[in-house]
Amino acid sequence: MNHPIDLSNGERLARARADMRIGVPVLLSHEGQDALAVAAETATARRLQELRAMGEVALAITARRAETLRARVYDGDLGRVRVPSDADVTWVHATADPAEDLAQPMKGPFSSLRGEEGPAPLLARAALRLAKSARLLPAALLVPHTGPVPEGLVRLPASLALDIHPAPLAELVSARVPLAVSQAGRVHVFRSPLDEAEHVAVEIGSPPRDRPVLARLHSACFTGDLLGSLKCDCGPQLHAALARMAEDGAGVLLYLDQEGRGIGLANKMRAYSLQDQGFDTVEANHRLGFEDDERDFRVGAQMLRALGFSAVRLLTNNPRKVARMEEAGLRVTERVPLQVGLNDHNAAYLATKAAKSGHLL
Ligand SMILES: Nc1nc2c(ncn2[C@@H]2O[C@H](COP(=O)(O)OP(=O)(O)OP(=O)(O)O)[C@@H](O)[C@H]2O)c(=O)[nH]1
Ligand SMILES: [Zn+2]
Repeated sequence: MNHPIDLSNGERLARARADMRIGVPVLLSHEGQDALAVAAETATARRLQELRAMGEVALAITARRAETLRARVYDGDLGRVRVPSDADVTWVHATADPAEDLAQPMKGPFSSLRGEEGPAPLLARAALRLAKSARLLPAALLVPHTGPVPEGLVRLPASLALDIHPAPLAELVSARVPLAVSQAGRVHVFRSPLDEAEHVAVEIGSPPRDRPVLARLHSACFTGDLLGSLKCDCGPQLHAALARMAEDGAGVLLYLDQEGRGIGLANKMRAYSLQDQGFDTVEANHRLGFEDDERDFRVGAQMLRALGFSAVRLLTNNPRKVARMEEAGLRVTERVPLQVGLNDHNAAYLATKAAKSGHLL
């Protein structure tokens, strides 16, 4: 007998994200129409050939990317260009990735798909959202699909990809870790079964759970935190926050797996390469097809609550973090400024954050 295993919506979404990441097609569906979607970045020559055998392949990109490429846009924030029959996978990668514009300037002219009736634009938009949530460039190959679900592939309603919530987190393990700033350190690791991210809470001392805790939500910055990069202020902020908690005798620092404001290290480096061409931190994110800030701070609120806290004194210059905590039901009794690490290399970056992202100076 055949006993089917029924995947939940969350499991389907997690599968789809993982498949995108490794270049396996995802079958997206909406109102009876299906399309196979493959992230442009992880597409291979063989995969492109397989898709071509099924029909006309389109490359979905953001309208902003389309504008740079001088390709017509008929679907608002979304551009869909035909993949020419003689284009190889290098064309796909170079069309998707603005960081390669200088190296490969001639890719056009482009022929865009018109804003046809029906679900095609919505399927394309869902594919871009899925690619983003897999921390890939928002660009995807799509080909219409009819008939049964190809063996081994996951079929996902497009609406699920268009409305992604942070997966529920649980504490996995904690252990004592004496730190240079305080011997009373404890590291808690959080994970979700539906996500590859691992978030960490560093607890200093024994903060009482019934009082507002001195807390910091620190988004991972490999370059700043580990390498001492001068392009941002992350490293000095990380160390100053821990020192401040040690001084106060108690606190909790959440080290969130949200590299590059949620776009991942590879995309952050793509943004840096655009910054080397003269774009600021916000413009660079936009040109890649991302919002200025792709982080979901509900992750931090979940962790604080799981640790037993309901009120915080938040170490930050970012008013959005305060607002997001309050929206998530945590009381922010005080915003504690954290201004450290200004240097010649990051002065413009910090000024842009103040001007465009509302950071307080
Ligand atoms: N995409 C992108 N991410 C960056 C850039 N520079 C730093 N980051 C990331 O930004 C995050 C840190 O966020 P910040 O905006 O510096 O500070 P904040 O956390 O919003 O606010 P504070 O609490 O005041 O520090 C980390 O994940 C860094 O990796 C950049 O130029 N582009
Ligand atoms: Zn940084």
